Amino acid sequence: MSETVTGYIDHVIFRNEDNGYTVMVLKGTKKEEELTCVGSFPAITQGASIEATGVYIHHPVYGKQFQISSFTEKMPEDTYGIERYLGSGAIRGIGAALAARIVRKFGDDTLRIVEEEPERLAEVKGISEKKAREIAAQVSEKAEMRKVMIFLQKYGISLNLGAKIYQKYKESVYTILQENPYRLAEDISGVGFKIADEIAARVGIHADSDYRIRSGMLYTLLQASGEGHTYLPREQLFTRCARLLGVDESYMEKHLMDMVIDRKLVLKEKSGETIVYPAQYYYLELNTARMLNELNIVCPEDKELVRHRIELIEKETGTVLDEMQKRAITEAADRGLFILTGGPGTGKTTTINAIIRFFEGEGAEIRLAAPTGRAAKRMTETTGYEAQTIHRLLELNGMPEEERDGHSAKFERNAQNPLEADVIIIDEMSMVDIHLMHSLLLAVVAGTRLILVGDENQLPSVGPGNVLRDIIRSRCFPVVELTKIFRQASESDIVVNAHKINKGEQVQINNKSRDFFFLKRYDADIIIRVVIALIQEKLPRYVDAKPFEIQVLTPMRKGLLGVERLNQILQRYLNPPEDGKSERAVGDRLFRTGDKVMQIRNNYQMEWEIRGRYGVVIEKGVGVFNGDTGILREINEFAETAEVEFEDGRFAMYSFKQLEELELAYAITIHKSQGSEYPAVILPLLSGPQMLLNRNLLYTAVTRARKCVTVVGNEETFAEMIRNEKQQKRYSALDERIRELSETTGDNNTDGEE
Ligand SMILES: Nc1ncnc2c1ncn2[C@@H]1O[C@H](COP(=O)(O)OP(=O)(O)OP(=O)(O)O)[C@@H](O)[C@H]1O
Repeated sequence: MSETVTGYIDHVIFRNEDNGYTVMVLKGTKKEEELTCVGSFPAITQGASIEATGVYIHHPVYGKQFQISSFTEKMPEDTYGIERYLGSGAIRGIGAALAARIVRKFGDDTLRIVEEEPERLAEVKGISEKKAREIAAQVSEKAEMRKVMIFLQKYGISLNLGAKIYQKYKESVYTILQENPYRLAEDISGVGFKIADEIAARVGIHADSDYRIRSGMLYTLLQASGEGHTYLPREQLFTRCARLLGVDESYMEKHLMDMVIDRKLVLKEKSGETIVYPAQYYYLELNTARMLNELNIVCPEDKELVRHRIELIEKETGTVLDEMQKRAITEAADRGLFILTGGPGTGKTTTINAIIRFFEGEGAEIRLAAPTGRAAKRMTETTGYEAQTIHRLLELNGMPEEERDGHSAKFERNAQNPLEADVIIIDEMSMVDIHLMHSLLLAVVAGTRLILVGDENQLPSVGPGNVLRDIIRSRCFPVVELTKIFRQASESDIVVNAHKINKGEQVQINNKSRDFFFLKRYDADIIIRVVIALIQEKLPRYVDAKPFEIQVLTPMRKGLLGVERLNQILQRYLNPPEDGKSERAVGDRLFRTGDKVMQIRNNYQMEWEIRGRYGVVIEKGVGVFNGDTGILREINEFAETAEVEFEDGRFAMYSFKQLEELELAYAITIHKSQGSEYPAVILPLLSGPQMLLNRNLLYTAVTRARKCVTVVGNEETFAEMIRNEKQQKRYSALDERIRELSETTGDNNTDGEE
């Protein structure tokens, strides 16, 4: 049963600044001398009087405690309270002694004096007039803030958010909330259209108000960017926005033009239809196009010399390079910007290695990078050359979100401080979204060669844009596409079948293969049983890997064979409860020590460290990214933290609140598997929404496996996926922006077809 207690905060025993989790001692409550309280609070002031609601709980070690669910701060009512409040350290320049002197002088009248006649504080010894004014200003700001918070609480705004809102607007918060609460959605991270709209409804703003429609349009576009689009066709924007707001589409047109004039939106034509960009994405695409154009210079090398050097490389490596591979090296040598593409087993890695050798021979400084930790690790292994994530290449700093403009992370490497390298090679380009591409290009100056490598048939990036495909489709830059499957690769059914799938050809299922198996099963629970047996018994031996290295991939999140259910069941079998393993529930998920987990959003501030022997920290940094996987090593109930060791050896500490950013990873969606490779992949396939059972997804899933693919399920579903060419349309127009610019600059670089 929930109870209310009042008292003042005597002292804080423990506080985690990340999540606000606090253990503190409350005094002056009616029933108790001292009451230990726990809970998560955005801000607390030692000495403050509070009225708290919560429940009494019994902690096995610490005994009786009061678990606070909410509290309000109250102005102190008696002289003790006032003295404690002033002397708590909450007001700069006043310590306990000075507080006592003030209260001795003014008694019960102290707070009134501070508020109404602050100059009189100077009557107290040790307070100058200036200091008196400062004290008054601080006290009144705190009182004002309290008033605002109480006001905001009426609209269901949490203390945490309330504090942010107050910091931003101060007293003008009342006017803003009453006139245009949608400003909050633009100005304050953590407030989205939905919250603003709720406030607006409570304040009584009309459904067809100008602000609401404009904010709704921006929100619709923002949501679209969450789905990967950089723009929406006008009609679609109107339909979606009308649905969101519950108003007629006819309201939109006028606002559209106003917002174009206000530079919030940009209109362009594409294939005869009007498309609408949020301004930010238009400029991201435009600037990306411009910077790509700037890099696209010709720096011809002596043809004979290049030919000679390629021969040398062939001799040294004992490989006879194919014509297209040689052409790739020549183009890479001759051009400031070069793109290499091709499916699995077509010799991309072999070509990258030859390109590296070529430039090494010139004494060039070469940097390699890929969009994810896993991809970078693989690049390091296949090239024997240190590769890093693009984020690390660009030297990500941990600047908090609020201080960053838009979505892009802040990097130490940028236009003012570009990368000092002669050649930069980026692998797995299909995963690079428009934000990251833009940041990368900012840090590359003309004269540095940029080589982009990837398979355009992979799923596009999780983030907005379709960068690699658009760059290739613009036909403005030199591209070499490798299509031949080499002998060794052609012995692998994974490679051969992947190419078949990509072309829409059916794959023979006869289990004569050594690396591509199909187990026909037609019941979800039987399929799961087979999957578990494969992970626990068969596959680890077959591919020489640990059970955790074997990855289950599925197209969907929901359903009998969706990620969520699979994870619950796989966790039970692969990491069952045991003495000594702690657990923590987060929403409807349960984490247990030893679980395989994955980070599901980019967190640019999350700190990590790499430890050497005896746990000595040898490297520190920030940033944990969508798709990073690891093992949950420890759950600390008292500190409310959980430690994860990522695959590349980084350790990161999550507060319990941040556990929302983690998911179990025994099974993951195919989308999340992009750019990763696993020794063995298991694909349970039974049925699901058409949209998710398509060729593109199957292709990505199959190409994730290094040694073995096992499909468990219905062969008809598998065949249907190969037939289903319909993939979700992605609205991006970087190709148009590139073409537009190269036309205006009269740059007639073609796509390398000489
Ligand atoms: N010119 C060549 N002559 C003979 N074999 C080659 C040649 N180029 C590549 N190969 C072989 O073909 C196989 C696939 O090549 P590579 O690993 O470079 O392709 P890839 O496109 O990077 O493949 P994936 O994307 O699957 O990693 C390798 O076994 C490689 O040794």
